[in-house]
Amino acid sequence: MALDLLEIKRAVQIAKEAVEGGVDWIEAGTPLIKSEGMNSVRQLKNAFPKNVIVADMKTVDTGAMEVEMAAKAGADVVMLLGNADDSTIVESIRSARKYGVKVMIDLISVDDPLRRSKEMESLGVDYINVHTGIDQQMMGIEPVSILQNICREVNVPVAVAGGLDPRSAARAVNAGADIVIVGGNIIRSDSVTESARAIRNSVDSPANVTESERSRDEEIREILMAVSTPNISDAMHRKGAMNRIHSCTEGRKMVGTAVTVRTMEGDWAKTVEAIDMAESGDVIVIYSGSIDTACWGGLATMSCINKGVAGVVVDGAVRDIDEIKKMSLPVFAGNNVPNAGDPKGFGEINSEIICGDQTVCPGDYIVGDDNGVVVVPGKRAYEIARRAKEVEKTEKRLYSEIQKGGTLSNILELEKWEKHR
Ligand SMILES: O=C([C@H](O)CO)[C@H](O)[C@H](O)COP(=O)(O)O
Repeated sequence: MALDLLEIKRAVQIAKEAVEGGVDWIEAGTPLIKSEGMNSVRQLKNAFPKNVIVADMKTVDTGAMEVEMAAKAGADVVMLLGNADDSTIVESIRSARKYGVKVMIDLISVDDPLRRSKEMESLGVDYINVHTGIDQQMMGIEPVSILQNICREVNVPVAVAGGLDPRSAARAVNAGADIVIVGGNIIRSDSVTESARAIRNSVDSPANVTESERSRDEEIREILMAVSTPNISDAMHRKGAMNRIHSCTEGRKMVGTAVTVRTMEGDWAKTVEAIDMAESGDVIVIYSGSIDTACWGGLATMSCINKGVAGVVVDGAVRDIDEIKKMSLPVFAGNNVPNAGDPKGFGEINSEIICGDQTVCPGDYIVGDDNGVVVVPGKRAYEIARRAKEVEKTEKRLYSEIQKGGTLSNILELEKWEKHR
């Protein structure tokens, strides 16, 4: 298990819970080492003398010195980058032999992982790690597809890392992995022990794990449905949230792809015509130009339900809110009023619009909940969904630590990390 955290106290606690779930190797992740230095390795070895401690140094130069540092702090395995020069690898191995530790090579961002694996084997490394980094994972890159060839062609034990969950861990074992390294899906879980156990079971009995095929769109929708709009906004570096728009149908979550409408002053022709153009799973996003005259109401809402539309967002006013609340469609708007405009036919359907001060293009993913509405650009939807999931995992873990009696600032050692002190 990889401890990609910033605080050593939390890392030790999480490692304890993970070991209870069946984890046997414990990795001081690179962020932890950068934050706490070799002290993180030292404290992990003190707390877990019988477990293998991996120091994920991601060393790229001065290998002998970094291996010595990690070994003296208590590491059993030291991770170097495969992109390091051969001279660094060779010196690291010499140092590792001297201090009685093993060298693992991380193939993250290596151009030709198979060729480099063979080169590493011939230089005498102890382990190879087929790894896609956290940022790469968010772009849909995963490590298991390149694993099989490497496992076939080299004789040193092969580890695998990169966003593994119980399903992909089983796939990795089936592809020949000897060591499975898991970070986020254990350490950011609200129940570390159970998550570790689920991975352990998959690794021990990979044949019992079933696979299900999903399209990218289905995967995006499933993730966006599971996370909150604050998670998504955090994942977008606090961007994407619509201003002024709130839920008119509290408790209803909405995820769908945008069909956009620009109309004027309560003119409801285009807004209603858009319902016929929309497909199941779309969200109709309307800029109406008036918060005093409704361009949307109960009849339009019911029509949407018949078409399988996922929701409606109106930068403007809606009416019949009492009727709408009785129906199942999530509706978000800037205002509720009794009066509607006329169907004059001004405006456009499916052009780029501004809604709640955010640019919305047809096909963008629109997510709404009781916090408000966020726009996820279609081209980055998978990446943002994956990053939002990571935000959600971190928050769940923090909730569970606060439930045990902590406070947010002491758990995060907030003062230490203030920007201006
Ligand atoms: O090595 C890692 C990453 O580069 C940050 O240091 C992770 O420990 C490794 O990827 C495992 O974590 P997950 O990908 O979250 O499973």
